[in-house]
Amino acid sequence: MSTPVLDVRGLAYGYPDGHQALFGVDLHVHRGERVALLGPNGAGKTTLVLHLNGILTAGAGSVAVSGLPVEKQHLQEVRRRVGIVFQDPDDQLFMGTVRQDVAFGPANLGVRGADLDRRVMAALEQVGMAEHVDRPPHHLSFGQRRRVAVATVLAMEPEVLVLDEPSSNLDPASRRELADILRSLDVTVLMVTHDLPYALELCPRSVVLSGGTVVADGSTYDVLTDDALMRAHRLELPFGFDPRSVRPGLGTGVAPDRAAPPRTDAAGGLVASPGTHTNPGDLT
Ligand SMILES: Nc1ncnc2c1ncn2[C@@H]1O[C@H](COP(=O)(O)OP(=O)(O)OP(=O)(O)O)[C@@H](O)[C@H]1O
Repeated sequence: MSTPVLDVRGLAYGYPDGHQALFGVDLHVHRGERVALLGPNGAGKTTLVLHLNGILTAGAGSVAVSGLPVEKQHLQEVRRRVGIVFQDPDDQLFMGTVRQDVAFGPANLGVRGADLDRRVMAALEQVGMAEHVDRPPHHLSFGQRRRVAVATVLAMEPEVLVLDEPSSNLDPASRRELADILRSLDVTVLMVTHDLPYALELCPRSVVLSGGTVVADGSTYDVLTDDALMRAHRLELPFGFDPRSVRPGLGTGVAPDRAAPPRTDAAGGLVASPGTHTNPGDLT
């Protein structure tokens, strides 16, 4: 099998105050996958994400991006390969215009002139924000700022796009439009979310982190319909939302009635299931 874009092995991490947040996490994401990272508050999702581009460094275990170890001497290239879109777009937008914000990352990598302009406009077009290129980010709506934050990362031409709660604080139309944008991108996606319908809509595969360990890794449909798993790890679907009533096969890669039963670990959690390395969201 090809080298995973994200290859996390045995990752353990304790914060300086002694709090152990991750206990031997394994996560392998292949090119073109869209994977949701689910789990209750305090599960360790953010801690894991912060290891993917070296903001935190592994206490034990290893993290590699397309074969490149996430280590101090490789951080510039790792950060080009892994683009993180944080939950609050204002953490990523700090320049006078949208153009300057989107150009900031590639310019730091030495991209100049027409190539830089091309990257900026291509990234803004991907998120439907090209017409706002000369506006100050603080004049944009929250949903528009989130799209520009995605563009700042796309302009780096990353191999993997990591999104922290991409649907939070968006109105239903903006939420749907962002889903359409994310689905249209030709990039590997890891999405941290508490929005389980969004995970089902966008990500064929879900990994559940709980108490600093991976407790399930399988098709999103299988995860969300495993009532015992959901209860055990405080995952709740919105009132009235039934994944079984969603278009068959969406988020699974295979129609549910054709899917083999998911594999489970000793504690009964899903560990793998078929159809996890495809993007059946593209079926829509
Ligand atoms: N800077 C820190 N110092 C000490 N402990 C921390 C720090 N940041 C997070 N933690 C602890 O590490 C654990 C994992 O936190 P983390 O933020 O990774 O969880 P999460 O899954 O992202 O949660 P949420 O869904 O609430 O965002 C929690 O118990 C948290 O209290």
